Amino acid sequence: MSEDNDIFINLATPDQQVANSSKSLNKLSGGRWKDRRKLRMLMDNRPKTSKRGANDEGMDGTLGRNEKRIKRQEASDHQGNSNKPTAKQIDKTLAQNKKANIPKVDDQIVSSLFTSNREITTAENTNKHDKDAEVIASNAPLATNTFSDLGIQELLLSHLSSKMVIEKPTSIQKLVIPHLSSLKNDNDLFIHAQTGSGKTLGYLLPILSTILNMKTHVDRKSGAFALIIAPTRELASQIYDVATNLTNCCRYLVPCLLIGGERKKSEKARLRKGCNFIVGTPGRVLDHLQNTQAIKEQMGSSLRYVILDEGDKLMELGFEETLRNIFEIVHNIPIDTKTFPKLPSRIIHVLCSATLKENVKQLGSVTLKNYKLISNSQKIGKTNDDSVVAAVPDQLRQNITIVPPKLRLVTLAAILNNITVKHTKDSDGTYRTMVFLSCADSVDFHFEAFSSADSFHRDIVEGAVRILTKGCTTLPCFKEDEDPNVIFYKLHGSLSQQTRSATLRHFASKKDDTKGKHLILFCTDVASRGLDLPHVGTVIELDPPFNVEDHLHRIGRTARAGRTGESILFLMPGEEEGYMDVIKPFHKKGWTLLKFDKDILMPAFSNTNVGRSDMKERKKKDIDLEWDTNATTWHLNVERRILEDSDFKEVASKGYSSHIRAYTTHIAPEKAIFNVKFIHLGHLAKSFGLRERPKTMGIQTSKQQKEIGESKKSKEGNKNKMWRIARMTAKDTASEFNY
Ligand SMILES: Nc1ncnc2c1ncn2[C@@H]1O[C@H](COP(=O)(O)OP(=O)(O)OP(=O)(O)O)[C@@H](O)[C@H]1O
Repeated sequence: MSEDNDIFINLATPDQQVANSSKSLNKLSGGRWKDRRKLRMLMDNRPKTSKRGANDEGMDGTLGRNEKRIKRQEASDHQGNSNKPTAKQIDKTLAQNKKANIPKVDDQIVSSLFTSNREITTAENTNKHDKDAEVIASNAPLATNTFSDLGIQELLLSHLSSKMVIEKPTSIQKLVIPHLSSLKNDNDLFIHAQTGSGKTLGYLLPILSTILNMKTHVDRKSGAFALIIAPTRELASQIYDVATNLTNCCRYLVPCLLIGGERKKSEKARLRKGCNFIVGTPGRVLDHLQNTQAIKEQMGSSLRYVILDEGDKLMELGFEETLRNIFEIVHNIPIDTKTFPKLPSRIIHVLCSATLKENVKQLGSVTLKNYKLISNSQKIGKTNDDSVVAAVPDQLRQNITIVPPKLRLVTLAAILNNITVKHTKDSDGTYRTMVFLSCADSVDFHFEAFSSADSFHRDIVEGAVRILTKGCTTLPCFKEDEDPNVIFYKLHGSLSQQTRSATLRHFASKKDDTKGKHLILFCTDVASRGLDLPHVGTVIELDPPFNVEDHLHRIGRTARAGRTGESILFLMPGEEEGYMDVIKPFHKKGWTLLKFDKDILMPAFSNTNVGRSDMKERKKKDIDLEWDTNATTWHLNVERRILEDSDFKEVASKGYSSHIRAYTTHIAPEKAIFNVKFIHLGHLAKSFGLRERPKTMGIQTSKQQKEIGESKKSKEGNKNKMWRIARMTAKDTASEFNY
C-alpha cells in the first residue's frame, strides 16, 4: 500500500461524504463558529433547532442523537428539498455576517469538536470486567505469614510494625527473604514480580537483618555491605529513602545516595565519612568508582550484595557497558572474608525486573552466576516480542476509552473534573492522579493548559508545581467564589534535578498544603518505573505507552501493596483500537469500556455553565446548559488563549510537534497499530488547542524551499513531508521522549 493510500484511510467518513457533496461547504470560513454551524446545518437541510450529535459516528450510535438527526433528515427529505439553500442564499448569509462585522478568527476554519470524527469500530468489549466477581488483591501482604516466621531480626520486626506499619510479608517477600538470609544459598537471584508487590523491602530487609544478626560491632566505618543500582535518579532516591527509614532503628548504619545532578563534592565527603549501603544511578556510581578512592576503600572487606533494580530498564537505557565497567572494578576488589565471617563468602548479585526480556537475560549472563529465578508464575503473560511480564494486579480496575483525536484534550479535562468532584468535595483525604504523556514538550503544554489559564494560580515549586486559587475556571466544576482544591505538577527529564526532587516531594507529601486536595501530575515515563508515590488513585495514559511493559509499569503506580486503584487508557478510533488485543493477556480481570461522551463528557459538562473567556459577564440568553455546547466553549477558551498568547502558542506547537515525533518511535511490532500515517494530523492539532497544524512541522515557505534547493519536494504533500521529517528525527531523539 502506498503512503498516500495509508494517509487517506482516516479522512473519509460517511457523514463527510454527504457533507462534501456540497462543494461550497468547504468555503465556509470566518465569522463566529455558531454562525458557520447554522449555515452548515442549513446546507445539510437540518432544522435550525437541532443540536449536534454527541458523536456523529460514535460508539454504538451513542445517546441516540445521531439517530434523531437521521430521522429529522429523513422527514425533511420526505418533504422534498424545499429548505435547501440556494447558492444565492448562502452568499446572502455570508454577506450578512460580514456586514454585522463578525470578527474573523485568523481567517481559519474553526471546526466543530463533534463532527467528522472517525468511526469507532469496537462495538463489543471482548475482555469485560466482571463487577460482581470477588477480587483478592494479588500484591497484598499475606494474611497467614509473619516476618518473624521468615527469620527477620527482632529490632527490625518491632521497627517495621511500630514505625512503618508493616506487619505481614507479601508473597514475593515470603519467597525472597529466606533465600537472601541464608548463608547456605549462595546462588544469585532473579526477582520477577508484579508492580507494587514490595520488591524493595524484599531485598533490603534480609540484607539488614543478616547484618544485625551477625552480633558483631558495626558502624558507618565498617564499610559498604550493599551496592544498589537503579535506572533513574527518582527511583534511586526512593530506595535510599526506604533504606534510611529502615536504618532508623539502628542509626549506626548509614545509607548513601550517589546520583547525577547532585553535587559530587558532597557525595565524596559522605563516602569519606563512611556508609553501609550505597544507592545510585549507574553513571554516577561508575564515576566515583573510577575517581573517588574512598568508595573502593568502603567496599574492601564488606561488600557482599550488588542489586540491580529495574534490570530491563537499565538495559533499555543503554547502561550495559557502564554496568560491565562497574562489575569489572567491583569484582577486582579483594574480599576479606575474615572480618565478617557470618556474611556470604562471595558477592551475591540480585536482579529485579518485572520483565523477563532477552536483554534482561543478557544482563543476567553478565552479572548473575548460577542464578535462581524467584517469581510468581501464576501471574504472568507473554508480549509479542516473547518477553515474559508479570500481569496487572488483580484489584486494579482498568478502563479504556476510545476518543477521537480532536476530543482528547476536552475529554481529559472532563476526567480530571469528574475525579475532582468525586474525591475532593466531601473528603479531606488527598487524591493523586498521574497523567502519562509521550514527551516532555507535551507535558509542558498540558501543565500550562490546565494550570495557567489566568492569574488565578500560585507557583509553589517554580514553574513545576502550581496551586489553583479562587476565581480559576479551568475545570467546569470550579466556581469563581470557591477555592479549586487542585494542585498541578509536572515532571520530566528536562527539568533540573532540584525541581524534579522538589516536585515529587510535594506530590508525595501528606502535609496541610496537600490535605483534601486533588493532586494532578503530568509526567513522562520518567515516573513510570518503580516510583512508589502514596495513594495514587488514578493513572491516566493519555498517550499510549511505547511497549506493553511501560503500560504495566505506568498503571502499576496505582493499586500497590493490596490497595485499590484505577487506570484509564486513551486510544484513538481506528487502528489503535487493536491495542486492546495486545494488552489483553495481562488484564486477567478485564476492563470497562467507557464512552467518551456519555460516561465522561456528559457528567462533566452537564448542569454547568462554562463561560466564554472573552466575555466577562454572560447574558442570560447566552446561558446554555447543553453539555456539548459547554464542552465546545471550554475548548474554544483554550484555543482563544493560544491565539492571544504567543508564548503559549509556542508551547502548544512544540508539544504537538514532539508528540508526533514521539509517536513515530513506537516499536516495530506495534507499527500496524501506532502509525503516524493513520492519524488525522489536523484533528490531533486541535487537541493541542491549535486550529491548524504548526507550519514548522511540514510546511516550508517558498523562501525556505529555495534556500535548501528542494524545489522538487514542493510536489510532496504536507502530510508526507511531515511524516518524512518525523521519521528522520525519530531515530536521533527517541530517548528524549520517554524521559
Ligand atoms: N509487607 C508489606 N506490607 C505492607 N506494605 C508493604 C509491604 N512491603 C512493601 N509495602 C509497601 O508497598 C509499596 C510498594 O513497594 P515497592 O515499591 O517495593 O514495590 P515494587 O515491587 O518495587 O514495585 P515496582 O515494581 O512498581 O517498583 C511501598 O509503599 C511499600 O512500603
